[in-house]
Amino acid sequence: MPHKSPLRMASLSSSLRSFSPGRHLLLSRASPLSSRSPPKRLAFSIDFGGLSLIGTRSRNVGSRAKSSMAGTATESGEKKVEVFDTEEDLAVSLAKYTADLSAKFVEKRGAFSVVLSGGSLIKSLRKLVEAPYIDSVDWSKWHVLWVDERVVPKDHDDSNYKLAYNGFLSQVPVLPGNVYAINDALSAEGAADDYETCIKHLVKSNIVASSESGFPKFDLMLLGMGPDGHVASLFPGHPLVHENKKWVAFIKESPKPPPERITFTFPVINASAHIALVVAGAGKAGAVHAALGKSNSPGQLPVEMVSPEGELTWFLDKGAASKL
Ligand SMILES: O=C(O)[C@H](O)[C@@H](O)[C@H](O)[C@H](O)COP(=O)(O)O
Repeated sequence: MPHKSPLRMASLSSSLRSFSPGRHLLLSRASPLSSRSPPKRLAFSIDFGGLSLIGTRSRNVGSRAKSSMAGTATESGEKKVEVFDTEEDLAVSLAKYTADLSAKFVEKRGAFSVVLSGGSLIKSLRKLVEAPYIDSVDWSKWHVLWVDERVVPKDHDDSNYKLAYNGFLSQVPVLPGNVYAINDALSAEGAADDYETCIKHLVKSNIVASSESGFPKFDLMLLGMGPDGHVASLFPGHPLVHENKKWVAFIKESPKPPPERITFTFPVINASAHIALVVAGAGKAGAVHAALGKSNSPGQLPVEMVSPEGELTWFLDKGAASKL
């Protein structure tokens, strides 16, 4: 047992209370997904300087996005942008991407550390609970954390834990003891410190890898993005975007309700081996354009600071990519 703090036990008991092992079996039998054709993408694929764009839209759009994105490629890792005709296609591809990384890390290090966001991301993970992944993924090796969490009880409608539990975790055989929720009995400050301690235990026991910079190196971070370009609970113009020592910080005046949250900091986000930035809907096209297109004022949005040591893959639907 890597971590026996009240945090881990709280998450364990709360997960056990509502964990229903029969449910995922039912889903795996009912699913027609195994015979489904692959998502419509790869109509074109362009690589240059470590940055590639893969999409279903016209070659013109691809080329335009390609050239305007040249300035955003980082030295630190590979960056890819995938554009899907529909959010359904995006979800199919995201499931395969996640399952492939799970297999790779389980083989490589016997564990797969996955970090979730709240919001619409959870819905985009829905294909993972169906065939073939419900049976082919080694769920027992998954270790699940949150990039940010609202400081509310776990059964509150604002809880990212509750959202992920209902929409994803309750339908896959992840071990309840490998789901690391925040301690909701603490203040925002206390919960952030406690979560950081939890992660330190996971690094010490090699469940989470460590980067050369000394920050935890999660295998996969699944990030959503708000229409204002925020990621995790790192909001435009907030000083927390510059936090470079803490692993987990707290915020008490989040512009997006509820106000009290804990959040991973950018050094932790950017130490990741893989980041998927999952963005759907035309309402986010402006922020996507600011991050990937030609921006008059680059570097203003938190999402522009996502630059992992490893690979960054954008999963966009047509609406989100409409301004590229
Ligand atoms: O707790 C949160 O608020 C989320 O973790 C947050 O960071 C989310 O990922 C974005 O706000 C996007 O949310 P949507 O995808 O719902 O727009």
